[in-house]
Amino acid sequence: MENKPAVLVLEDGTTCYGKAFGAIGTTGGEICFNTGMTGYQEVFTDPSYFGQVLIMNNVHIGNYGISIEDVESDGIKIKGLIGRNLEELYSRKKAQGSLDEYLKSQNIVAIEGVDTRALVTHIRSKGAMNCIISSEILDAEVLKKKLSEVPDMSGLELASFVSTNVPYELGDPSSPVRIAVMDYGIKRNILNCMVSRGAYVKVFPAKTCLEEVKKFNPAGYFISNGPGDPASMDYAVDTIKGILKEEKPTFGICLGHQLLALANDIPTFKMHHGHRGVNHPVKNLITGRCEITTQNHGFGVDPEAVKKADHIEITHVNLNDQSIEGIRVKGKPAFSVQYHPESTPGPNDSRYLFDDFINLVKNHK
Ligand SMILES: NC(=O)CC[C@H](N)C(=O)O
Repeated sequence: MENKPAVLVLEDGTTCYGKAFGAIGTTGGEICFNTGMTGYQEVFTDPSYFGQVLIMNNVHIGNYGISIEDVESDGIKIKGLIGRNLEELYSRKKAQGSLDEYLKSQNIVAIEGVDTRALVTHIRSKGAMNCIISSEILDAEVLKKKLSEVPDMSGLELASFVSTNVPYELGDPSSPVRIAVMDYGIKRNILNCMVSRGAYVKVFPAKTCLEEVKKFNPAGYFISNGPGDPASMDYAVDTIKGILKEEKPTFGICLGHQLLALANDIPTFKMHHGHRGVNHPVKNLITGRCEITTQNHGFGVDPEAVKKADHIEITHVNLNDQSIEGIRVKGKPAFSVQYHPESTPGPNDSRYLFDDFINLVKNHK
């Protein structure tokens, strides 16, 4: 069956024509790209991508189908998908369906047959911008008008849209390693990484007040990853300032890292085009070892402000661009990383951070 035509229009007017894939419709968001060769389902269901239209750099996407085990949340979180060859045919024993059916069932619009190498090169030189995809409106001029209604990622609060509505608990209730998780869009494997190390976790909606969280009697706090601009999340920064006063082990990942920085008066900034992939080299400055990491972020922690801050120690740096990848708050048991040690998808080099966190909670007096 020949797919219907589809159009992609970027904020700077760049227009690409391709074929419709997934749901028929129109969708817009910030365009970004992921360089990972595998793990597309984990990426599509990562709540940190909420509000973004994703280009998968790898040419073949969909070729191993979809499995219910490979999700990082309750469904697809990307706003739209752009690919070179999005495959309807798949082969993998445990697959339950095709990428096309999966996107259709969740009403996600995609376009394929696009020259993704040219598009990624364009974004790498021009920087992050919004885009719109449509398989129902093929007039680029009409789409340009609709594109102006897509909100700018800078200043956008999105975490409360993907956070849990009700608290829930996981793990063994008799465990003394009680972790309160602030859910700003958490990936499931982060929770698995804590529970499989013996933690009992309680996951709280993003806007839960600290007094409520403290009723759980946590031995440690976790600040999750999530979508949007961290600088728009005053409510979370206030909560984290309160958490830091508790002097209990605290660990933040990605958005959680940015929020920990903000709670320590270190500003964040919008990056030129972000880091998204599974092969970013990071140096651990404490051990001197290099880790190959999974990344997904479009904002970062201001390197100059961190370097000047007497109360913050830099623990990890990115070996590609020297950006700040990890910090520790001096005199407090609080640390965070910009990358994703739960690594779904990705290499497992950084899982030791969960061991460090759980040990910190166990040994904290
Ligand atoms: N993975 C994340 O937590 C992303 C954090 C933030 N939304 C960013 O894009 O930088």
